[in-house]
Amino acid sequence: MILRLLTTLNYRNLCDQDMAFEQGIHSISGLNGQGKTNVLEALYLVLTGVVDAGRLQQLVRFEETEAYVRATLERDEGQSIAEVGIGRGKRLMKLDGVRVKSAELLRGGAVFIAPEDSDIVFGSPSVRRKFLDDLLSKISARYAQALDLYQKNLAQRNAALKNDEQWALEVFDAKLAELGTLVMDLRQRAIQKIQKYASEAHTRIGGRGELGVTLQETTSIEGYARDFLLKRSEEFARQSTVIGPHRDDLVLTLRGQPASDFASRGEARTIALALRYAEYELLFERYQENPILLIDDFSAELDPERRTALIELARRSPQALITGTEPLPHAEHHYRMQGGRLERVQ
Ligand SMILES: Nc1ncnc2c1ncn2[C@@H]1O[C@H](COP(=O)(O)OP(=O)(O)OP(=O)(O)O)[C@@H](O)[C@H]1O
Repeated sequence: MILRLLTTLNYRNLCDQDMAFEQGIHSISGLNGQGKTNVLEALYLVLTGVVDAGRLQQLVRFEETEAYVRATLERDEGQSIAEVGIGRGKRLMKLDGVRVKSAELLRGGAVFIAPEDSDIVFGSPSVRRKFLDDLLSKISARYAQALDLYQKNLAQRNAALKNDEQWALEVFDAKLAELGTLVMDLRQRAIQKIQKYASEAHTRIGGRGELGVTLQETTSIEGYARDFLLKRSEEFARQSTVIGPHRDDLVLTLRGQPASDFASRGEARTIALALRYAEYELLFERYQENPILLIDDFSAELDPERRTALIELARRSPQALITGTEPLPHAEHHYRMQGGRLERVQ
């Protein structure tokens, strides 16, 4: 998939404009606060529909009420147009003129890489679970549905624990164990591929030492029902469900040690890049279409050796948009962002 044209209206600080792109690596450079991230974010939104619901209205330019983004894409089967309209905290998505729900979007359309990805390494288990859940929800509608139902059932079970409704637990236990088992099973299958792709990419970006990616689970598929019974009194005391995929962690190790405790900032960024590359490969495997690669603030925390390796890896994708305060050497196309206007540099 290749992005040919990106059009925005009233989107954050971006000037209303048509931005043309080609194959290859695009360098988008500019001073701080000019709108570089906003371009990548607008494209990611129109392709994948992914945005925190609470942040939607922030995307509309100050003093306006509605915003609009359109991407004109070249795909194997011909031209495709993805559109998103935002207003009153809601969004309306269209693909080739037809209104679509988020499950029908180009979920494998783009991979977004940002310096904040280091939070996957240093942040709480919930950040790592989010990485895993977002990725698996993109590649499996079954996973997205099971996770959604699991979370709804979990909230009901926690309410029953809080209200001391012992009688309700048996119903919730069975349902939660069934959904939790499905989520765990799909995670276990995906983790092997993530480990393989991430450790390969880690070596290629110049990461030193073996990267380990495993799941730390609070129960097992076989022992789920038994563990619910064993934890009964603890759960009533805490008034919440203490076992299940909502408490599991994605454990990252570097040279056999927990990366969250021992990795340097640069090493953490390299690990996060490797995980994003695993995401890229899994999306490609699932949709048989190359995602567009969006790399924000390219040079953050990377030494020159790793930057060169990252560029080499970016060439895996037919199209990459990469931002930074300085122009990126070796990029095929150069753009400058100033005051929300993107201009091509010859
Ligand atoms: N809804 C909005 N309306 C108008 N301007 C906005 C809106 N939301 C954010 N902005 C502004 O957009 C500007 C550009 O932000 P962006 O994050 O894209 O900059 P950047 O070029 O990536 O900068 P940096 O190099 O610092 O990361 C910021 O000054 C921000 O205040």
